[in-house]
Amino acid sequence: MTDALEIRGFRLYPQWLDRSAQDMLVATLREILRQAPLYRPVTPRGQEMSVRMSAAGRFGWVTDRRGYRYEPRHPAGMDWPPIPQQVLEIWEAVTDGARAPECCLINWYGEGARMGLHQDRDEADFSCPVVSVSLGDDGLFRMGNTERGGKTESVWLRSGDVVVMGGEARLRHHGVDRIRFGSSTLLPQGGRINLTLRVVT
Ligand SMILES: O=C(O)CCC(=O)C(=O)O
Ligand SMILES: [Fe+2]
Repeated sequence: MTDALEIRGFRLYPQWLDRSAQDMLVATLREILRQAPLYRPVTPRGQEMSVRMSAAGRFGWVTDRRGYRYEPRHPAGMDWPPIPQQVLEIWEAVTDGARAPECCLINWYGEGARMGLHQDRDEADFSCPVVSVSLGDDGLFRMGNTERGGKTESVWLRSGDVVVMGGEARLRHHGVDRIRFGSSTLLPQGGRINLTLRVVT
């Protein structure tokens, strides 16, 4: 692990996970996704998202025609699997004394997938940070402002990087403009996985 970098209040820990820790986490995620498969969410306006999603924990974030919300079950009806211990340990190391996360959202970006600028604001307590873990291909992460519009800054997130969105960054807009498909050897078929840990209630 190298030193943390701070950009607009977003705290970036490059290479928090070494390759063997990344491999271990991918194996755990494969097991989770066998129990709670990736699905393609639809926005309230009826647009299919390019990212595929699943989750672990007491709640998963979902979107469909009825809106954005947290649900205790996968859209197909099963419980979300528990959040892996390895991920809880990251949370504990980078947040000080925050409540335990209740959701580990799993985003899977295939070739061409992106995520538009947005705020994470479906949680009840904004004093708790959101922690993001990147695996696989590089993703161009854009960081903006709490209000819409204005200047933004971007950084390439690489496999093993951890970002803490807390304090002044907690409600800042952010998104992923594109991934460099095939840039990492972690996932044999290519693609990027991003985990976000959230306190929901
Ligand atoms: O993929 C990322 O790095 C960010 C994901 C994100 O912002 C979200 O799931 O809300
Ligand atoms: Fe987000």
